[in-house]
Amino acid sequence: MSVLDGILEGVREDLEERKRSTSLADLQARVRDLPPTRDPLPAFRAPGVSIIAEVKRKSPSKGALADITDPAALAGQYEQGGAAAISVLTERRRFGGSLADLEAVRARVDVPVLRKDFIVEPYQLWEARAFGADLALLMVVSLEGSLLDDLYGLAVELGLTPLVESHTAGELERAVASDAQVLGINARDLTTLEVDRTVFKELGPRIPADRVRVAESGVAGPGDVAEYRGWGADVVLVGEALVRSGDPVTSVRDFIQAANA
Ligand SMILES: O=C(O)c1ccccc1NCC(=O)[C@H](O)[C@H](O)COP(=O)(O)O
Repeated sequence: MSVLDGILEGVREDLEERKRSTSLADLQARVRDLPPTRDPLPAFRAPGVSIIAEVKRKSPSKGALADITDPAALAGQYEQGGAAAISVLTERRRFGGSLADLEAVRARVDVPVLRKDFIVEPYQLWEARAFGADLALLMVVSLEGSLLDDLYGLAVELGLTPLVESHTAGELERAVASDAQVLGINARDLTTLEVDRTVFKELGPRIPADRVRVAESGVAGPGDVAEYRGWGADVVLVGEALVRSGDPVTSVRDFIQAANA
């Protein structure tokens, strides 16, 4: 079983449990009372590089990363540093996240918020919207057949901006065909956890120029953000380097400045 298969197994078990405690109708009622979502595209399409800064407590590749007791406070610091959006890992078992984190972050910041999770069912998109997400991650590797298009369609219907993520040329072909405006290339192979940033160098240019190109994973410092920018990234998503930095405001600022110098 690959790392990703193991994660998905746990995700599906947790999902069944949440479905037992909160019905789809409950989520839908909650969504009806919400204000519209925030549109990330103007910031993502602005000149220079944008940063999506991630709230990430732990990961399958690195174990414990940071003891984040107040995810909203961290997100506020990211925003202060100039992040264009905040990514919140909501998966519980391997990443230590939750929908409560998502809700708390959304209430604290004014920038759009991404639900970063392993979304495989419509119910999770309703959850994303109900708990405040403006964007939702759709990973091509785990969405076979028409599921990618079905979930993409529902996300758009709910006002969410899908971030459609690929790691291989074949996945990217499907992602581009989905009409998604925001396309991510993850440098991390989720089946082996190996990170190779040059995957973006190779695949990034295959993303049509009118779409937003997001480089994900593997940033250790400002130089890596600058390199992604040089390879054509409009947006860079950073997790570990920010949660470990000790000074998130300055780190986000440095990342933006280095890439836009
Ligand atoms: O981070 C992991 O180890 C991981 C393992 C398996 C599936 C997903 C994983 N991470 C999710 C992400 O894509 C990253 O959190 C995100 O791109 C930021 O990466 P980084 O800056 O390298 O922390």
